[in-house]
Amino acid sequence: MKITDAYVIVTCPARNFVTLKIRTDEGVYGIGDATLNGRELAVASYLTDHVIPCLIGRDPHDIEDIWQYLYKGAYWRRGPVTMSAIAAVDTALWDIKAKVAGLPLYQLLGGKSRNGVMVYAHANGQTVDDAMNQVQHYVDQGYKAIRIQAGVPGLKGVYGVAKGINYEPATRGLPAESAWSTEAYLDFAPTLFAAARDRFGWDLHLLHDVHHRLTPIEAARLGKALEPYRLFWMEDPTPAENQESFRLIRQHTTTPLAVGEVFNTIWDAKDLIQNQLIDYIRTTVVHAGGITHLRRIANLAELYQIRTGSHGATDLSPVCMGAALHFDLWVPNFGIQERMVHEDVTESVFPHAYSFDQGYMHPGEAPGHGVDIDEAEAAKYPYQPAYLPVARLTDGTLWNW
Ligand SMILES: O=C(O)[C@@H](O)[C@@H](O)[C@H](O)[C@H](O)CO
Ligand SMILES: [Mg+2]
Repeated sequence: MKITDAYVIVTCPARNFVTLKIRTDEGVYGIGDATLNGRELAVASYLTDHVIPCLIGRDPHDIEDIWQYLYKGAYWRRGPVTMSAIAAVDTALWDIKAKVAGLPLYQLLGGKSRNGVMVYAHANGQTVDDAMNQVQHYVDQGYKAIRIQAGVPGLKGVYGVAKGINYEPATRGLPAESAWSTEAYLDFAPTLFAAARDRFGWDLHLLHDVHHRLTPIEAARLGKALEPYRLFWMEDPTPAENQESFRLIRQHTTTPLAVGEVFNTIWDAKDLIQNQLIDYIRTTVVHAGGITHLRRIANLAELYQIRTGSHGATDLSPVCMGAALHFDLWVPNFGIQERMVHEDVTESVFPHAYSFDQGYMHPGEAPGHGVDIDEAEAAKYPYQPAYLPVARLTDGTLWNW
């Protein structure tokens, strides 16, 4: 079997997505997500100009060799652009291999380890009441786990609070700027979860995303303050380039820690995992080198009783969600899967086999990862420049968003 051609499809239904399609001499094709929010065209170019020429003529079944070739052969290793490009190739090749075998991808990984994939929804609101009403909305849909984010009194436009129905952090044009006050946030956040436990009781898993905005000791303080509300996890409490900094959080609180959606290789998480400084690893298919590398990360995490909790925001395409659900159904140390519902227009571009029922998802039984791209639909939505926001402290200091 030979790769005959491959090309990148950039489309913007509701938001930008980058998709790689690899075609073979036996008529079977595979697709992979290559979307990197705010840097989409960098990955599209990396694929088109530097990767695709190296793929033509190769056997698509040689997934590991192609992965090693693209990782080591680049010389300049790691990084979100490189690893998203490699991820897209890897995902497309696993799609091809499973289609040729006539099996859903999870069967090739080792079969199912559970009946369904527990997912968590995003509830948010400008006020506590607005957020609680959204929690109720998702409880009514049968979710067992819900992330809660809310506006911080005195601040405008903080992370995680949607302007419309669905939260989309990237805005058209150049990056928006939002103000941040750690003091206001630390005083407010525990009240949000006190309200949630008061209204919804204790059977519901509650999650929260700090989104990199605290220093380690501030994160330790928040972790302690949230302990009475028994969170499923506190996510991205502090920027994780310095993995050692999590030791300072760990020694002060039993609130479970989740990190890794911005990680792109095992090296970003190795020390966190080996020192058990986290409880969930958030790496996902599209940004961490695809199924092949994500499996390595999960296998290392399993040795230290750390579970997966893959990123699944709507700026990851349905192709990533489909592949992730196959991974989630198989991976022995599964924790939870993030699920934000894509807009209907996005779903029209990416028909898929996966489904949701009462808080759980299933990838479906279609051969491959079960997601396709309707290229005619995709062509209706040309790329629209959009960027993630930046945050500044109230004195103007550029801060972590
Ligand atoms: O946990 C999450 O879903 C967030 O961290 C994301 O919304 C993140 O801000 C976006 O994926 C960035 O593009
Ligand atoms: Mg996050």
